[in-house]
This record gives sequence, structure tokens and C-alpha cells, in this order.
Amino acid sequence: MILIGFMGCGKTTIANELGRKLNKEVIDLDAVIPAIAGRTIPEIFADEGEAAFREYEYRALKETLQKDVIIATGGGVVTYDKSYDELKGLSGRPVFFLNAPFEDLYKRIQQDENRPLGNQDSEKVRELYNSRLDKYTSLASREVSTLQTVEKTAAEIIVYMDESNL
Ligand SMILES: Nc1ncnc2c1ncn2[C@@H]1O[C@H](COP(=O)(O)OP(=O)(O)OP(=O)(O)O)[C@@H](O)[C@H]1O
Ligand SMILES: O=C(O)C1=C[C@@H](O)[C@@H](O)[C@H](O)C1
Ligand SMILES: [Mg+2]
Repeated sequence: MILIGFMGCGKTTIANELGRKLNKEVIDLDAVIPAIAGRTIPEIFADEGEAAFREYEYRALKETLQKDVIIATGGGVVTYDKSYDELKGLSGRPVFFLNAPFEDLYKRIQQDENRPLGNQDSEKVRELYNSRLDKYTSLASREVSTLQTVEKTAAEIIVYMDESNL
């Protein structure tokens, strides 16, 4: 399964919880990218720019989709057409859009410096969120709120998987 959604929606956290519960390997694209690029996410943004970051992210996505693992994507994966098309073309693999009100997401991402695009003033980040919403929705097999505990979110996803025989 693949988890998508804006920064701070809980993709990494929920993927790890699902991995524990389902005893399945978890791969976070934000961890694969620095391994491919040989530098951290903020370094890639600062030295090579966002376009280069999106290409690394696309390579990380393609490589990881070969494996039967739980995938936590980065918040902006949907903004790059090649990555979007890759996700759109998946069949038989559920894509969960994790979501919460923008104000909650913004609060959650302030404690972390690994998100250069999240460390801007709230109106800029809100614009980014609004510009991505349709893309998350159009890729989603199911939207799940993370305005509930991590355990409840993971349980909701597992019920959906069971009911859909996935
Ligand atoms: N109900 C919740 N579900 C998931 N995460 C939550 C929840 N409440 C608070 N958080 C917190 O939100 C923060 C962001 O979560 P996380 O890093 O999993 O987001 P993400 O979607 O992976 O973001 P990014 O796109 O930047 O990788 C974490 O500190 C997490 O503990
Ligand atoms: O929303 C985004 O554009 C990003 C989210 C993070 O997960 C990282 O992938 C990176 O900071 C970019
Ligand atoms: Mg993450």
C-alpha cells in the first residue's frame, strides 16, 4: 500500500504503525532520496533546487514500487507529473490519502527542519496545500483522517484492506 498526503499528515508515522501491525517492511521515500543523492533533503533543495529533488524522488518512487512493501511518500510527490502518472497507473495497490485540517498539519510540521517547503509562513504553505488537494484526492483509493490517534488511523486502513480483500 502507498500513503500520500501533505507534509505532517502522518504518512511516516502511520506507515511505521502499519508495518508493526501487519509485520511488513516499510520504506519511506524521504529516506531513500538522500541515499540516492548522497546528501540530505535540505542540502538537495539548497544546492540543486526543487526540480532536481523531484527527479530524485521519482527515481526513489520507481525503485520502491518494484517491492511489496508499505510506502510512505513525501508530501510533494504528486506535484511532479512523472511521479503522479506512476501512481495513477498502479492497479491493485491501494493508495491512502491521509488528511487533517490545514491548521493541524501546519502545527505538526513546525518541529522539523527536514521540510524546506514547510518552513515558510503559514499563508504560503496553505497555498501549497490548496494547490495539491485535487491531486491527492484524484489518486486516492480512500481518504483517511489523521485527526484521530495513530492506532485508530492504522486500524481504519486495515479494516478497509480486509473489506476490499487486499
Ligand atoms: N494523529 C496523528 N497521526 C499521525 N501523526 C501525528 C498525529 N498527531 C500528531 N502527529 C505527528 O505529526 C508529525 C508529522 O508526522 P509525519 O512525519 O508522520 O508526517 P508525514 O506525512 O510523513 O510528513 P512528510 O510529508 O513531511 O514526510 C509527527 O511528529 C507525528 O507524531
Ligand atoms: O511537501 C513537499 O514538497 C515535501 C515533503 C517532504 O516529505 C519532503 O519530501 C520534502 O521536504 C518535500
Ligand atoms: Mg514522512
